[in-house]
Amino acid sequence: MPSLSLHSLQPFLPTPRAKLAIPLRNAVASASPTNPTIKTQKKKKKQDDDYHATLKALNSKGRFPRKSLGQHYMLNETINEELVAAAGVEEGDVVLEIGPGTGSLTNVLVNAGATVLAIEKDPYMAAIVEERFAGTNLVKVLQEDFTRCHIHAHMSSILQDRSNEETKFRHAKVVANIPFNISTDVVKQLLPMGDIFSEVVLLLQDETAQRLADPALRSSEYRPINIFVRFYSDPMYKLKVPRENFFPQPKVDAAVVAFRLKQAVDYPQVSSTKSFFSMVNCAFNEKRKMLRKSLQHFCPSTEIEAALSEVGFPATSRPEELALEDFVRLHNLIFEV
Ligand SMILES: C[S@@+](CC[C@H](N)C(=O)[O-])C[C@H]1O[C@@H](n2cnc3c(N)ncnc32)[C@H](O)[C@@H]1O
Repeated sequence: MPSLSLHSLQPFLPTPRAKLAIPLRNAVASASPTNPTIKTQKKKKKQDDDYHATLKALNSKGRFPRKSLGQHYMLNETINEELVAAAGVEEGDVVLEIGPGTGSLTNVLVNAGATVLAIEKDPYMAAIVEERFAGTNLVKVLQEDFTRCHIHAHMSSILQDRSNEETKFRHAKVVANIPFNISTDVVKQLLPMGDIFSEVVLLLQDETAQRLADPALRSSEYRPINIFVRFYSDPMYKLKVPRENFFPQPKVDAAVVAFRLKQAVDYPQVSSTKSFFSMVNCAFNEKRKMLRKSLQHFCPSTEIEAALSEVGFPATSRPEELALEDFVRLHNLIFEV
């Protein structure tokens, strides 16, 4: 395979002083009032290092980024720092990273004092990141497909070992720049894990991020996944990340979303989450249909109309008109909780 030279890549790459739409908060914050220039220069140097480190790591193995694995590498350390800050990572935290790539985000996590479990599907990238952190016992790399691995079991055993050492159980966090094509899988798998994770911070496609964090009722974007996200977490859109910050450049912008996971006691009260989500999915199956029709195989339409009226909705309501709380009440009336 031909090698990927820095020179050959140069025309496709943004300049190291990446075109940020977000303010360089960290650079400004770290500048000292007495000598702001030196600190800012230091930060710029760090950014350049990260930019070159990413390219050097790819080049060293003659690797071309693989589209099928969503390999768009982060070139801007400030954004990695924003991800880590959004999760409030601090000394002693255990962090799950999905898709470490060359390890640029991993490095920021380790610098923040975290122990990292990194799951990487691409064996070449897993080797690169393993090699990069070989000198520390703070990073464990598993070469696996995240969508197929038993993450709850892996994390529980790590957390159990640690809570033996420390007296108090501390939740782990997730911080990751994930491939866009597994976003829904990742969200569905992680958000119900409030027993082991407190924060899930993801770099997602901007459109997905907006849809998950700020869904508008009565819009075509409003779907069962929005009910799911609100059931298990409090999501927050943090910042937009323009496409120029990645190599290779994707066709779309990205954004950071922080999901604060709820504990089981804080989930909306439903008799069975299985029947709740099956009702929600059924309601959206044929979105244009009125609920009294789409939910008919759960109970007669007259009962659905009566339940809707009790929740404060007309008999002709459609699923996109109901928020999470409304679906919960409707479910509990239909299933007589
Ligand atoms: C968008 S890149 C991010 C790389 C790195 N974190 C960064 O910020 O530069 C996504 C990474 O996820 C890896 N990946 C793709 N699909 C995966 C999967 N199903 N499970 C685990 N890792 C995966 C890719 O090989 C790639 O390294």
